[in-house]
Amino acid sequence: MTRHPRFVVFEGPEGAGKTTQIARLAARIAGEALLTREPGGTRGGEAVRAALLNPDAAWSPLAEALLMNAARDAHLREVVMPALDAGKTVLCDRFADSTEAYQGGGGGLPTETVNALRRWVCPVEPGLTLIFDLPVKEGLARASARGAADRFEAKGRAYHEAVRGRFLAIAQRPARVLIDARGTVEAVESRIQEAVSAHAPRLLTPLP
Ligand SMILES: Nc1ncnc2c1ncn2[C@@H]1O[C@H](COP(=O)(O)OP(=O)(O)O)[C@@H](O)[C@H]1O
Ligand SMILES: Cc1cn([C@H]2C[C@H](O)[C@@H](COP(=O)(O)OP(=O)(O)O)O2)c(=O)[nH]c1=O
Repeated sequence: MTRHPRFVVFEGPEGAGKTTQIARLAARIAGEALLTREPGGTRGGEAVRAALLNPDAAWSPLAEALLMNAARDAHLREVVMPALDAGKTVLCDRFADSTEAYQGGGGGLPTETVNALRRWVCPVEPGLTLIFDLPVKEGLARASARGAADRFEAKGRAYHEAVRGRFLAIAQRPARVLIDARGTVEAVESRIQEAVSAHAPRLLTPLP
């Protein structure tokens, strides 16, 4: 397993502010930054994303993990690895920790299955993963203010508590930093800048 120092991932539950904050961090990155997301980031991956989020579909946790990883394989080969090879910093909204938290923690898929898929699909791992945390109720309220619930947002409170619990456990591992996602956009932004300055200072444009 190889961690790439210019591969930075934002993780955490729905409505935590990942999409808002990834754009703000991009403005502080030295050199060229590529913003991308999972599931998605390629034509095929976006088609898989639409199938996965469709509230009328009934995918099992195993089928979800297979589809997430099919999209991830395309994303890594078509987008992430070429960008890293070209010297860019890649900022990715969700990655393989989401599969462990949702399909493993929320869906009950065995950890061996989640890990085996990860090993098969990911030749590169993020150098830094920022894991956002906030109470489930707050995250779902923020997400629902955005519009109609997708298939994951519509899952029950217990599912989302299990997802949060698994993210908190993952945040203890190497190359992860837990970010308190409560408070204003500016407060969360300054926590992220602190974390990136501490763990990956070379990615940032020096302050004047
Ligand atoms: N710190 C914050 N406080 C309140 N609302 C926020 C905050 N950050 C983001 N939001 C809002 O909450 C919603 C979800 O944010 P978003 O960045 O899309 O989260 P995510 O990508 O984690 O689902 C959006 O409507 C966004 O404007
Ligand atoms: C990448 C990934 C996402 N997901 C789920 C989490 C989200 O509910 C959904 C789509 O992600 P996204 O739209 O990024 O979520 P958010 O509401 O936080 O902006 O896909 C998984 O279940 N497993 C995975 O491996």
